[in-house]
Amino acid sequence: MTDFAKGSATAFSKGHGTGNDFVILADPDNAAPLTNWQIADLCDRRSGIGGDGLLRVVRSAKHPEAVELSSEAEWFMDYYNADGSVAEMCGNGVRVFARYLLEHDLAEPGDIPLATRAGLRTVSCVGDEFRVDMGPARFEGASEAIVDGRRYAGTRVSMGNPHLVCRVDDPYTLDLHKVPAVDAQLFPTGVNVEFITGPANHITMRVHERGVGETRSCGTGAVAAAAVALGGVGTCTVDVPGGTLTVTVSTDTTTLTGPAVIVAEGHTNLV
Ligand SMILES: N[C@@H](CCC[C@H](N)C(=O)O)C(=O)O
Repeated sequence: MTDFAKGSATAFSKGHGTGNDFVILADPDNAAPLTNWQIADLCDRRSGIGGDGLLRVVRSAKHPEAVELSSEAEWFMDYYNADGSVAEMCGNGVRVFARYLLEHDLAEPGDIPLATRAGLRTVSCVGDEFRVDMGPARFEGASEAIVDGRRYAGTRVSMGNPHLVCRVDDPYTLDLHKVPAVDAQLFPTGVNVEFITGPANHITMRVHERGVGETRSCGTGAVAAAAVALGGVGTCTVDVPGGTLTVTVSTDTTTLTGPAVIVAEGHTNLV
């Protein structure tokens, strides 16, 4: 009889924050980096586990992109989009990452400093939710997105990763199956595009994520969108298809608060 060697399979977890979902693989010593193809296979919703992105849990001291932060943060969020491309930061992912660490006894409750490609981010529990200091939202000028031949004026915002926030009458009338057309010279590595409506303190948002497609939520996108809506300091509730996030903009930083859950643990033969 064939011996289906379960012992050789790789342990994974699956988690989400407001419906933005992630495959999580722990590789503390960075012993087995993944190829783009492996990541895309794992994130495939039919033939893989399925996810908008993949979080590798790596010790900062063991990853060349994080070693500089290793005295401040034990863990590095090695984040990839569903198509296998690298991204600098993920606001929903970083909360799910903290939850994973806590559930696996890899971090203590309290402030959890984490290394990301966008720099140090600190996550803490607030009741049932997680709050993360996201750093400042940097406004980078105007641009536009074209959806179905219609032009939407937008504001470019960097949250460590690139965003274009466009105000529209009703985000739910847009067809986001296709990638919104943008100025490729301004966004040489692509962009996450947010479509928002509503007053400054309470907006509705849909998002087309770089390297993924439309997702139910985007944490960095919610902060970029709230910063545009507020136009200064304040607090903004952001309703996304997958739930609700809260963003606070202060003079020197922003915070993002929202849920983060682990929904499954298992083994995969895809790596
Ligand atoms: N879903 C994320 C953002 C993930 C990265 C993004 N697709 C990019 O390529 O920049 C979030 O919650 O922030």
